[in-house]
Amino acid sequence: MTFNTGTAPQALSQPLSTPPTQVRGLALFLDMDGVLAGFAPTPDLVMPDPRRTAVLRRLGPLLDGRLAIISGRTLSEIDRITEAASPAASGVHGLEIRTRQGDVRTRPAAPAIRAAVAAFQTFADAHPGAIVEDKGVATGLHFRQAPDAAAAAERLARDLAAETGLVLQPGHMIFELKTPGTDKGTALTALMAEPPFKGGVPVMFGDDLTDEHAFRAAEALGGFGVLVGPMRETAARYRLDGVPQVLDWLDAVAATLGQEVEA
Ligand SMILES: O=P(O)(O)OC[C@H]1O[C@H](O[C@H]2O[C@H](CO)[C@@H](O)[C@H](O)[C@H]2O)[C@H](O)[C@@H](O)[C@@H]1O
Repeated sequence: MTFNTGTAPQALSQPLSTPPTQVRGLALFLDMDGVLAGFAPTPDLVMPDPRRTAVLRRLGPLLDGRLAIISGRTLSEIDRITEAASPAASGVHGLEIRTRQGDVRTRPAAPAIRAAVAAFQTFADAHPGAIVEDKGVATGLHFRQAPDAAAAAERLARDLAAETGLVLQPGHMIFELKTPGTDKGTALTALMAEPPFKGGVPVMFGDDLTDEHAFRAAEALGGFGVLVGPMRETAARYRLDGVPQVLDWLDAVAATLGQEVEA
C-alpha cells in the first residue's frame, strides 16, 4: 500500500484505515504518552521499554535520521523514557526543540509560569492525589489520581490562563499552562525545515487534542496524521487502536526498510 496524496481528512462518521507502511521519503514524528507508551498513574511511572527503544534505534538510521519524538514532556523526560533513542525531538509542546544535529533551542519561560506553579501546588495540597508537574516553560496539574477534582482543576487553570496570558492546554487527566508561542505543529514545521527532514513526507502519530496541530502541519507539508486511540473528529487521515498497534506498525516499517537496504 502506498500513500495517496490529495485525499481530504475524513469526517467523524467515517472509519479511518490503518496507515500505509510504505511511504517514500517518510519523516516520522511520534508523540509519547498514549502513542509510544501507555498511560500510568503518574508521569514518572512510565519507564523505558526494550521493544520501544529497539525499534526507535533501528528506525533512525533506516530513515536517514528522519525520526523525531514530539511530546508535551520535557526533552530530558523524552530521553529518559526512550533511552535517548531519538536525537531529534521536541519537548513541552514545541517550547523545546533539539535538531538531529543536537542543537537545542528553548523558548524563554513566561514569568507567570512561576505563579502558576505556586497556584497549582496550593490546589494540589488541598486535593490529595493531585500532582503538579513543573516543566520550567510550562506546568501541569494532574488529576488522574484525584478524578473528583477535575472540575475545580479546570476552573483554576482557566482562571489562571485568563489572568496571566499563559496558554491553557487540556490533556489526558491534566490541565497545562504553557508559555505562549508554540505548539506541536510549529515544532513539526521547524524540524521539517532542516536536514535530514527537509523534503521528506511528514507523518505524525498522536492521540491528544494537542497533536491535532501537528496533524495539520504534516498535511500542509504533503504528509498526514495518524490518530491513535478511539475515533473522534480529527485532521488525521489514518487511525490505529493503541500503543501495541503503533509498535507493530513501527516494526513493520523497520522490516520493510531493512529489506530494501539488503536488496
Ligand atoms: O504529548 P505527550 O507525549 O502525549 O505528553 C502529554 C503529557 O503526558 C504526560 O502526562 C500524561 O501521561 C502520564 C503518564 O502516563 C499520566 O499520568 C497523565 O495523566 C497524562 O496526562 C506528561 O506528564 C505531561 O507533561 C505531558 O504533557
